[in-house]
Amino acid sequence: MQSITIRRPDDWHLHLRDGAMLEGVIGDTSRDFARAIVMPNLVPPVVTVADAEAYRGRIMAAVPKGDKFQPLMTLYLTEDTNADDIEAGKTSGLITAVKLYPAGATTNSHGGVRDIEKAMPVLERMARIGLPLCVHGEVTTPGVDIFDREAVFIETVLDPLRKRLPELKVTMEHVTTKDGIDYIKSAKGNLAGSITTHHLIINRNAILVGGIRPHYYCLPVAKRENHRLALRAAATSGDPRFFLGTDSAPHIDPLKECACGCAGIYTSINTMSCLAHVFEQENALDKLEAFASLNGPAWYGLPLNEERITLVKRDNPLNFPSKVETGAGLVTVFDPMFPLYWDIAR
Ligand SMILES: NC(=O)N[C@@H](CC(=O)O)C(=O)O
Ligand SMILES: [Zn+2]
Ligand SMILES: [Zn+2]
Repeated sequence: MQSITIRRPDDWHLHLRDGAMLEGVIGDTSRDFARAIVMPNLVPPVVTVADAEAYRGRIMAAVPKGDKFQPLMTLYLTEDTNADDIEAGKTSGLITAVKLYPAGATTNSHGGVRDIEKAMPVLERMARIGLPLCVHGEVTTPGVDIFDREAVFIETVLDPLRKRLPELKVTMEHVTTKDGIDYIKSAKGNLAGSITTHHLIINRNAILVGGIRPHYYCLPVAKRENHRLALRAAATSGDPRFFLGTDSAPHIDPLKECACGCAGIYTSINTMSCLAHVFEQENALDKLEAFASLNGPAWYGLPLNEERITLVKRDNPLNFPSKVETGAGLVTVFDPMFPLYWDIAR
């Protein structure tokens, strides 16, 4: 029987939502992950340290009894964010990162940043105090093709920003292109990237071939096959600049299966099984721990988890539910389109 024991993993990019949805999904993360960077794109967004403190309380209250889970809180950067407030959040240990959503780029991002100039004083403060900036790296310019949004963001927003503020620590979240991977590799320090489970598995055909498949639609949208291969090579390389951020983003089925469906794929429940499968396919099971459990804490300057988990390859495929029930409604689970055999021994 094949098995592998690794330090307990963390998820460096996660959407937990709020209320009944939070209560319905939190257990799928806290079962398998010790910590997660929790995205602030609620309605209304988490913009102040007080908001983050209250949200953290609601998350902790929803964690199933017996699970040990630590949410790492983020703030949603706006053009009005107060530099003293975020500094206080970092000093108290509550805030792990600040999140930049270009306005209109993704779910609940209309309150994001339109003019990066307006955010410069806060970004300068972050560079000074060593608070990382997490970015949804896509431009929203109407003339730019949606498949090119990430590459154009790197060229027109991220690279100029990093040249202006070389001390600012930036996480390029959910990297989806070879351009993103190459940019991170070529950068001299202060830049790392998270990679999702689903972008290692699907290319854009999953969304469009044989009919339109809303449960494979997320942002940044999956790209061509050569990009998926670049992501797989980076994730399985052991390079410390790449780590797991599932971007598990639950939306109830009626909001996915409609004329204008929401972006987001729900992977919390089967991520570790999917990843073990991918890493085995790439002959890189020995690099899974680096990707899921070592590189992220090293980048964020946090201790490694001491607990271990063991993944076991079963003889028969696992039975993950195709949907999870939440008090908010049904949420479809990511279907990797291959059977999953790797199971977390409990
Ligand atoms: N990834 C997604 O497709 N959706 C995320 C937002 C995001 O991470 O961009 C969501 O909040 O639903
Ligand atoms: Zn995003
Ligand atoms: Zn996200």
